[in-house]
Amino acid sequence: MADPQLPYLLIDFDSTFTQVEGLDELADIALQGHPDRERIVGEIRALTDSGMNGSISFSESLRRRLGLLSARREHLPLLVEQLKTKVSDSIVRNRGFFEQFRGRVYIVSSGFREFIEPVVADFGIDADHVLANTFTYDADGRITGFDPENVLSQDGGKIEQLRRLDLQGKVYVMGDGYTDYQMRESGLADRFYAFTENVSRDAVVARADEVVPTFDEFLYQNKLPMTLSYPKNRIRVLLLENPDARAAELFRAEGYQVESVPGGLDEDELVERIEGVSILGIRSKTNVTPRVLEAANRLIAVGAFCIGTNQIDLVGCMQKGVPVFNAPFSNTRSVVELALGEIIVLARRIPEKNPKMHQGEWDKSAKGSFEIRGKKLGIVGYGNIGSQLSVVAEAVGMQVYYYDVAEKLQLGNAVKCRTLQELLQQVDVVTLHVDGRKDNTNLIGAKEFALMKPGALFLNNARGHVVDVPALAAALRSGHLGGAAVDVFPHEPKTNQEVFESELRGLPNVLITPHIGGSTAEAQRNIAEFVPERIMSYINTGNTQQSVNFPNIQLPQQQAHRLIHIHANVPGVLARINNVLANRHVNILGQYLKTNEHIGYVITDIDKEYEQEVIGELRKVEHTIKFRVLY
Ligand SMILES: NC(=O)C1=CN([C@@H]2O[C@H](COP(=O)(O)OP(=O)(O)OC[C@H]3O[C@@H](n4cnc5c(N)ncnc54)[C@H](O)[C@@H]3O)[C@@H](O)[C@H]2O)C=CC1
Ligand SMILES: O=C(O)CCC(=O)C(=O)O
Repeated sequence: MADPQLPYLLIDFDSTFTQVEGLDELADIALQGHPDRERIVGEIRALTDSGMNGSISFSESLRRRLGLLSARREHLPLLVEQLKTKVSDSIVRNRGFFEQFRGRVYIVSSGFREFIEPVVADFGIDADHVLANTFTYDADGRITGFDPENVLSQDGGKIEQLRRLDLQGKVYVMGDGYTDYQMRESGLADRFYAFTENVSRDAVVARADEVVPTFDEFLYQNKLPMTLSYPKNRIRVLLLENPDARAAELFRAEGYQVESVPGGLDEDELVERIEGVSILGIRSKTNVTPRVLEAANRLIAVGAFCIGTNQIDLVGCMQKGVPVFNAPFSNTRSVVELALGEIIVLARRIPEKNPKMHQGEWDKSAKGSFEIRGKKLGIVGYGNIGSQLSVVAEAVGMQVYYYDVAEKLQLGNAVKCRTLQELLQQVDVVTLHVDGRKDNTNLIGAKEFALMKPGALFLNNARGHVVDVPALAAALRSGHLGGAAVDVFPHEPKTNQEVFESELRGLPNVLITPHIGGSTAEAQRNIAEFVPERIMSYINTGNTQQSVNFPNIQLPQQQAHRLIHIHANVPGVLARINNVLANRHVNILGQYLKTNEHIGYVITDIDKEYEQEVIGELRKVEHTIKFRVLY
């Protein structure tokens, strides 16, 4: 039964119902093997476009295209098969809508009935709701043109067709072409929706009542039943600090709107930009502070396109129901390789020799240079990076010592130190691979440098605030340390245009790099795939696996409707959710709950049959932070 609330909906076929233009595709099939195929198909496409954006009359465009086509009756079944695979994604997704509202939907097209009818029949649309042209053929089955009696073959044909339909009630038109808009212009239709999923024409978009990038958006705006809980085109992604282009590509392919800012943003700038943003993507420079979170009115998830997440108020995100995802191992190897390279480079005093050579100074000497073979490497922080460096360093003959605040599996012949002091006192090279937690601020200062052996080398590829930089500069200037490599700094420029200031500039045997430990093609590509995949999986299924601040739930395939409920972790919330469901006789197919000290995350899969009121009642459950439904 048609819903009386639904206006009549007239949908264009070519480039709206399907992703492509039927006649262009037909030309492609008919001209297989023709030496001039590409040129002719190109000409046909150009004529289609001119007709669609209104720059030549529709009838002229049609006549000239058919003249170029050389198609035959037997090409049509092939065309139909092809078009069935090219129905617009959001139309396919909402097949149920067409089946439910078939009586209110008309396909009004200047294309041809011969290929439209079988394609839309799969969506429950009957032949008498298809209004389109028909071909004419010669005795050999060659397509010679179109039936000139059909109003749709004439200029203004869609308007006349709509008049003849004489529909009583509201009429909405959705299409990509000028002739679709003309039905609205004539006053016979109440609204025109420019459909831009496949093609966006400026002249058409400019005149539309609404621009809908997908059919989901049309359904959402009109409060009609839809397959997705929320149109993906409404999900706005803000990417800062230049993650690999693959990230934007993946988000766009999912249908999200993506905006990129090449550098980092400071707090004020981010507060201004965050409104309306659903997914925020950052790297190490952008701080997601309580003020930023307060301004974030639509935030669904944060992606850290890096390992460290100390720049993000993780608890604040959690309390707002926002999971944070990072890429915990995508750049691990890159940092390890950099650290190993730095140890060798410092041990050979290359930071001093290289600039001299560039100035024409030949300083051949072995003074202060040594092999790393047999030397003692002290790794502070034996996590993913530290432990992988341990393996690689042993492979080149170093003796590894490590210190970690947590109990860690000892790899190879590495020697565990019970205290930081014990490690610092005995090794030739100290390398930091701790995380950036606040407590690690100034973990290494004057006292720790003094404990290190004279001539020891020091590396910081972890976080800038972990080291007291003036104390490091003093230890280098005094000659107590033999050299240092530093990739991370307490104050880093937000963009490549800002000047880098540090006490370490100009010191001998000091290698300073602009936070590039993870900046390799491999790492950046891996990160740009890993983080969007995690975020999209969360949005599409509720899966929080590998989130750094949310209870991790890896979910089975969704069985029916899925209710996703994030609440403050206080007693009784699950019971209240289940009370609502029980009172409304909703059948639970599966339920998954995990909590941490701040929040509870409960996923409930329920039968498709339930009253809409259930959703309203669940939203009102006390202590709810966020609630959404996945269909
Ligand atoms: N320079 C760069 O471009 C990059 C820097 N990083 C930094 O490297 C850090 C480490 O990365 P992963 O190894 O993947 O992290 P991880 O979390 O696997 O390892 C960190 C280890 O440090 C230990 N730790 C923390 N505080 C400590 C302390 N005070 N003393 C001793 N051990 C301590 C932890 O228990 C943990 O085992 C990241 O958090 C990030 O800050 C990561 C990637 C690139
Ligand atoms: O590449 C970046 O911007 C940050 C790398 C980093 O420090 C990390 O992954 O934690």
